[in-house]
Amino acid sequence: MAKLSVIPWRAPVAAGPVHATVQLPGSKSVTNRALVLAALATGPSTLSSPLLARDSALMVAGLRALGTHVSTAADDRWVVRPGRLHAAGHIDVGLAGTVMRFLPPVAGLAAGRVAFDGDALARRRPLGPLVEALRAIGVRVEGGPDGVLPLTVHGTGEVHGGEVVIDASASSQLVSGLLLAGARFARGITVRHVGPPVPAAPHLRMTVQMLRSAGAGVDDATPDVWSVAPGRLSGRGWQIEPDLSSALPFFAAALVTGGEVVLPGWPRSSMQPVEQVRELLRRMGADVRLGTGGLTVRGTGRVHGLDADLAGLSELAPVLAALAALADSPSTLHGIGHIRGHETDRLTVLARALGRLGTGVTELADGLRITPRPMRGGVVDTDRDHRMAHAAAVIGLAVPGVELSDVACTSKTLPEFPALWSAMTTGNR
Ligand SMILES: O=C(O)C1=C[C@@H](OP(=O)(O)O)[C@@H](O)[C@H](O)C1
Ligand SMILES: C=C(OP(=O)(O)O)C(=O)O
Repeated sequence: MAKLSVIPWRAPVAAGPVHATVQLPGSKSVTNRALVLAALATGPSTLSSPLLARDSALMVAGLRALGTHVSTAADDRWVVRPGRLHAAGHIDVGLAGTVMRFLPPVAGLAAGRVAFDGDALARRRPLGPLVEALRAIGVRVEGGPDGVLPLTVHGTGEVHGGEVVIDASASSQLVSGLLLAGARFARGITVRHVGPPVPAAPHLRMTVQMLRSAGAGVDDATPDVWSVAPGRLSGRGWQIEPDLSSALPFFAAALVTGGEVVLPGWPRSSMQPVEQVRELLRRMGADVRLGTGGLTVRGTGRVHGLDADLAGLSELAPVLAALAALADSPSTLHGIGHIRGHETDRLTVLARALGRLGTGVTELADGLRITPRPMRGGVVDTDRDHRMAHAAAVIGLAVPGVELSDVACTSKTLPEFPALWSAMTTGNR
């Protein structure tokens, strides 16, 4: 496992309203789905404007280990040539939920043995329902006794498939992983969820939409049941749209400072939950417009608190919590108990960090109640979580003396974060 560097960082304070156009890299979720679908297709595919970050690099390395040829020679256009799937050795999932949940089903389709492991923190992320589902459809999986990494998949080159019943309340990725590989299973796959609600519905819609774009027959008409028919997936060109979750801290900067941030290259029809994000930002006091120039967010410098169920938008919770701490009224963010199983226990780590900086915070079983109070500087322990780093940077715009224990963790999805953030705050764009 590669040793990851730690880089402490002092968050810049905004001297005035920020005015920035921010060119963001491709969506992690779209890039990693496109890579998996391309590897399982019958012909070559291209990815235009893919994400260049740790999570996508790990997905590329994992697919190569399974026999796929991926050329990343040109940063803005990757070429994927599917090969006969065969497994050899080890796949490092890092801390990437998409890699740890999307690749074990693909490994079942590869002849041979492959061991999966990742960062120490990845060993705490839920995987058990996926392991049980794979076993139920005939894949031999060793390990994962407590429902976590490490584990070994013994693929035979084919997977029987069929119907599985799982509790996917811990992560939507448990369902997405099975569906993405499902068209290649002899009987396809039907996933039936039983349990508390599955989070991140927009990510499940993205999975279904991208499978259909690759030619798969998908039935998602019944709530909590998804079926993918057995069949061939086509190679195709994937245009990767900018990452909405990486955009959020920049949009938050417009709100906090009363400035304007433009994200160019935003498609009219997006696979990410733009409408829901627009609505949340509007409730917090922003003006959000989608036009030919891109997605533009304007703020007044006043942020309003809100009561919001974030189950569908859970990866946005850290930055929204930071905004809530700077708001003019209290907030309750709920529906996000499962983010305790994200890169870190985000509810506990957020409560601890915001509390240390002076905010009134109550940790709920499924969220946070935040009562804004005057804040002071201090060190925020990011606990290796990229979105904790984003959240601390947002607070640092308004509160002098905020230091991040580590900013290198942003390389998971946005290695350019420190440079883009500094350029935004100094007006060097
Ligand atoms: O499928 C995906 O690309 C993702 C699904 C969500 O996971 P959970 O359902 O585990 O929250 C989201 O939080 C994650 O950042 C990306
Ligand atoms: C939860 C996240 O990531 P992952 O894809 O590793 O689950 C995230 O990016 O906020």
